[in-house]
Amino acid sequence: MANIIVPSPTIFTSSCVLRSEQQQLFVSKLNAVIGGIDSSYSLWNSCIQPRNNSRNTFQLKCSNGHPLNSVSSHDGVVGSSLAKEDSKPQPTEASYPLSGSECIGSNLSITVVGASGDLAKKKIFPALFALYYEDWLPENFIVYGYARTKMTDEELRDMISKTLTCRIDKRENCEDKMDQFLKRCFYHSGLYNSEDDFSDLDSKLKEKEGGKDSNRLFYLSIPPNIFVDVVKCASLKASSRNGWTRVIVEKPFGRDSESSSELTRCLKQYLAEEQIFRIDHYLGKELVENLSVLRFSNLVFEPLWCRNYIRNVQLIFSEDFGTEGRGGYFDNYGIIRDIMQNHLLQILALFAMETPVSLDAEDIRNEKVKVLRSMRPIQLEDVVVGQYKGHNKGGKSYPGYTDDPTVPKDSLTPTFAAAALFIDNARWDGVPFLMKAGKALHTKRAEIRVQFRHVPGNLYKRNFGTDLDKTTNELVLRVQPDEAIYLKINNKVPGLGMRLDRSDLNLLYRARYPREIPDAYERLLLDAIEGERRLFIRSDELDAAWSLFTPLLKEIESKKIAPELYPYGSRGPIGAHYLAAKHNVRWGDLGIEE
Ligand SMILES: NC(=O)C1=CN([C@@H]2O[C@H](COP(=O)(O)OP(=O)(O)OC[C@H]3O[C@@H](n4cnc5c(N)ncnc54)[C@H](OP(=O)(O)O)[C@@H]3O)[C@@H](O)[C@H]2O)C=CC1
Ligand SMILES: O=C1O[C@H](COP(=O)(O)O)[C@@H](O)[C@H](O)[C@H]1O
Repeated sequence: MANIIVPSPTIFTSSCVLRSEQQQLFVSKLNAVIGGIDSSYSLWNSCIQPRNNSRNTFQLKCSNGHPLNSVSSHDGVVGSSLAKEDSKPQPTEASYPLSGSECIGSNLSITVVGASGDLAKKKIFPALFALYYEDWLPENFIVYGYARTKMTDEELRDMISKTLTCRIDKRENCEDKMDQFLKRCFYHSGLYNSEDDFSDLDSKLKEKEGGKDSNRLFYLSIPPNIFVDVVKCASLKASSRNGWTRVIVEKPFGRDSESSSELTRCLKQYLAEEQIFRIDHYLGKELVENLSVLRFSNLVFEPLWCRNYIRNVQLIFSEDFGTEGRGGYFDNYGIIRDIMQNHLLQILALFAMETPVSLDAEDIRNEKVKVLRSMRPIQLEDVVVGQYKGHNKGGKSYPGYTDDPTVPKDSLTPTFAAAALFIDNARWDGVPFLMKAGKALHTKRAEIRVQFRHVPGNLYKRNFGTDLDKTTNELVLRVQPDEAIYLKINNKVPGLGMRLDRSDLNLLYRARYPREIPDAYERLLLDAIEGERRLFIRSDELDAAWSLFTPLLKEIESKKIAPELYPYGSRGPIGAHYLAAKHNVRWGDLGIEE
């Protein structure tokens, strides 16, 4: 690719000027009025910017880019208690030039820290390009890659260009768009704990920002042991001067309650809670986003969402590949920390929370914390752990977990787990929430399954034979692959007799919605840019999640519980079926063949 030199002033041309505070007030009020209305004009950080896109956002934004009620009482409490402890000024998200200045909302610098890594290449740069491609990014944005690896801007562009893809329906101008996007990507090599290197980054950012005030977003796509170093250097040396500075933090957020609290404590020395965007990419998946819509906007579901009608809920995650390439990381965490404590528990909290006061981030997160704190401590006897072993199938041999050279031969780390969880509140008393997560299984899929109770005194029960369990309704949200929502119902087989069968009312996304579904990272990056915190994990949510799992993890580790071995590519340990049977549950995914 040719060397592309972009003079910085052309990157940051001013797009909107706020004339007076009155005008901002008007924008703010207008925002409040139009709320979630689909409009071809999006009010973004107080600028009236024509955008090709409209986002049916739930959020009301005020004129400085904050959601109207974005700073929660929770944040306030944390901030004030810290202030007392440390008696030094606590970080806040930003101060904004509110009048007479150029609109900072149209200037954004994104720094991907760990740009040379797997996640950055696979997910973050492609998501940023997709946002650019669909006109979601502010007019004046730049992307900086930062890592230790020595690379030129051109080499970074070359590296990321390999993973960029275009939306299927608009391939025509794809090459142009890619070139334009790549022109805005730059690279700076530096150490993660060097304030000088971050100062140099700051100088380069400023140069490319063309001397204009700009908001800054840092994405920490790095191993967790260097999170704090980076946050320290970035916040001290490369924060935005007049706009906001936000940091997206990747998981894992610690490996138990103590390490997680310590991480939070360290991050909060440099950042306010409102600047920290803890990402759980499952919350950005389309079907997970839709969970609340399905429940709260459909009368056929909302009243049924409780112990009176729901017999059990199943949260299932499976991958048909092992830890190949990530064994070193994985062995220190295991499947419970990797998938259950975060992705599946987050889905559970969204599923089971009480109706939030509003769709505001803090109202939703308040309800999630409440339901997490109502959960019963997980008992070891309600958990099954497994580990995959090598297997030969169709003339091909698949390695066992401990065959990975980065994994100790005697590792007891679970690559599979199933657990029964309970919520001790009025809505869910006695309803088992079953989780199952595993690597190297027979299929790749993530699902939420809701099994309903029997119809009392069912008139047709003699038509079903003896197994009434097979006749209950089941609602399935297939998160991936091939997103779908289907409801298993009992139906009369057409004909003169009275034969019933189980059929699906099926909403297959690819049939109903021809548009490609955005990747979870696109949604979450855009939310972070827009200051929408609904899909990010607040620190008290994180504490509640760890409180639930830490005692169990400690017990498994201290008792050196041996995982049940299962062959690579199988359905996992038999123990998972005994666990389900103990709670009178049948896994809903049993019939699925791959
Ligand atoms: N990969 C994935 O699918 C997922 C990853 N994550 C999380 O995202 C983050 C990034 O993941 P991923 O990209 O896979 O990670 P990588 O292991 O690829 O690390 C990213 C970059 O960090 C630097 N790095 C790696 N190890 C060290 C080290 N020990 N000390 C200092 N720097 C190091 C390297 O850059 P350089 O040497 O150039 O400085 C590397 O390119 C992690 O927190 C991970 O847990 C979360 C979900 C999925
Ligand atoms: O967070 C993680 O998620 C991936 C699975 O993500 P998906 O979006 O591809 O389903 C998992 O492979 C990885 O182990 C885990 O850290």
